[in-house]
Amino acid sequence: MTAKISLTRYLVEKQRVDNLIPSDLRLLLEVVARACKSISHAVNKGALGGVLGTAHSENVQGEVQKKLDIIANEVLIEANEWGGHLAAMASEEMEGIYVVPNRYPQGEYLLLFDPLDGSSNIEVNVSIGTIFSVLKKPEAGSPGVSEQDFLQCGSKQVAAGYCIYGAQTTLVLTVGDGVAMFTLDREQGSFILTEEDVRIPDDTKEFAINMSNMRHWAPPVKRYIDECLAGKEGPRGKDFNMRWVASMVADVHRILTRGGIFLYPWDQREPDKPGKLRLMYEANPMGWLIEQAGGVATNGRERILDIQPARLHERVSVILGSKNEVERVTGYHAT
Ligand SMILES: O=P(O)(O)OC[C@H]1O[C@](O)(COP(=O)(O)O)[C@@H](O)[C@@H]1O
Ligand SMILES: [Mg+2]
Ligand SMILES: [Mg+2]
Repeated sequence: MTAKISLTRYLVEKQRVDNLIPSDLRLLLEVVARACKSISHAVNKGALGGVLGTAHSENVQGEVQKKLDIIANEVLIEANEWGGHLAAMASEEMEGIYVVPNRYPQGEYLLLFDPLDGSSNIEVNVSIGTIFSVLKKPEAGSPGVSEQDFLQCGSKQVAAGYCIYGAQTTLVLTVGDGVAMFTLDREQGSFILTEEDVRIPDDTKEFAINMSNMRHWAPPVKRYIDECLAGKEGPRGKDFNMRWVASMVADVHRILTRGGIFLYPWDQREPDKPGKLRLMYEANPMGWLIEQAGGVATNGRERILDIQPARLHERVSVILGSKNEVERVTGYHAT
């Protein structure tokens, strides 16, 4: 039974008792959590708050923005820009980096986020979320900050997590010593630790992939899914179940809760595009959480966290979840 302690106390213990995080990282994470709480309230209001529907604009990736994409982005920026912990931020919804204005104190951290993941699920009242990743500015103490400073491998992350706005609002976090989950207690207005040392089973009978793209997949992915679909009578000798929420946060949350494998692979429709998901603010934070819970995350060829990004909005093929299944598909890519 996990002790019912608040996120604030959990982070203070990580700082003072375990000596794992410095105080400015602790404070930064508290601000991110506060912003997520505020996004959660906006999501909950739904049609009553006038937050549903399209914003009639496009982001840098040419995707139509929803009102909530923009609201969540603004909430995260406004909450974080004046705290003194950050040098700059980057977001799915902004083309370039957002440098903390010099009227505010400057910090040493870089915050990246997908402010609203699963945008296509907003109006249909299905779980959505916010994904975040924290890096350290490479040359601490040096003046200024550039986009180049953000281009670090996922293995350099100092904190990562997501907040899922579903039946419950749950914040899931790692600072490199396992994964913890905090459920928002709306009466108290605080996140309470409800799960510690989250572990993903090595084996699973549940896969998550958008099956409508099947005819476009590369042979290793097609082989893996064909074998799962063949069930008991096939080479795997067991029946598989399938889930696809179309919100990465929700699919990853299920995998952290009960195991499974998630794939958003490269496909041949746009051969030059490595995948759909974004490396720096979707795959890296989720990949680290999965690894911290005992799972594996690859792009089919290499560990996601080892990929050296060349661009802020770089895309990547993603295979993550239960160790033995991810290793199996990754192995199929090598043959
Ligand atoms: O609609 P598709 O192609 O199945 O894509 C679903 C995927 O797209 C995403 O929604 C992309 O995230 P955004 O909503 O932040 O653009 C992932 O969360 C999800 O896994
Ligand atoms: Mg997303
Ligand atoms: Mg998004």
